[in-house]
Amino acid sequence: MKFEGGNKMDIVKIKKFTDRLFENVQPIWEKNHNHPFVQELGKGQLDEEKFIHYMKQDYVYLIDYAKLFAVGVLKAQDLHTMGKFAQILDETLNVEMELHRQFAAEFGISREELEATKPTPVNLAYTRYMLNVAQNGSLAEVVACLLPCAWDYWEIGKLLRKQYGNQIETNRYGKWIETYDSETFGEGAKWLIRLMDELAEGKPERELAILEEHFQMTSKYEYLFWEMNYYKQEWPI
Ligand SMILES: Cc1ncc(C[n+]2csc(CCO)c2C)c(N)n1
Repeated sequence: MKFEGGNKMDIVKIKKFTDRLFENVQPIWEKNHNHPFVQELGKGQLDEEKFIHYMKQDYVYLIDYAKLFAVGVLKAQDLHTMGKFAQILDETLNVEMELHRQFAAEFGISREELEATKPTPVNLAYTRYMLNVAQNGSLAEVVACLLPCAWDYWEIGKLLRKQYGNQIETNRYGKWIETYDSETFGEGAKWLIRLMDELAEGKPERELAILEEHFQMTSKYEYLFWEMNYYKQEWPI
């Protein structure tokens, strides 16, 4: 941890590692928050075909992403951390993916069709990047990879609620905002943030820089994911 502030009488403000991550990632997250996919979803104006593309791609993304929490269980050094990872794994499979199954049913897409979705190049690159770190990296590296997904979605949920909360009842994607803005997801994100700070404590700058590289990289993949769905990108061949 780094201490900031001047003389003895000042209240010492402790700068956490995640404060640094948050500050440095702003240019990328701002682009995510202003992405037409996110903004149109917030207003309920997003084209249905684009939303369906997203639901299908995100469903298979989450199958791989959930495995990272299982790797968290594997690499954790204490029972409490194991239990929290197991809880978030359960929430991903049974709360978050249930949202996708419900939306899919509304749009006439079966569970089988959702599961049979072939990941696009961006989707595959994103999940393979994280799964590679899961195989070869430390627990801190795994958390650095999966943190932007949980944290930025929570930021997006809060932002859309603030921007468009007054029209949530009539927004056909309102349930999406409610899910990511919910206590459940907020608590999960906050726990991962605290864990990241604990794991980063006492690490040399050389290792912190690697963690930040993963954090920035998966934040960029988040951007590519919005872009891929907005333009309904598929394999060109
Ligand atoms: C591309 C993509 N990135 C992030 C999320 C959001 N998300 C994934 S797991 C998790 C935490 C617990 O389930 C959250 C919030 C998503 N759905 N799709």
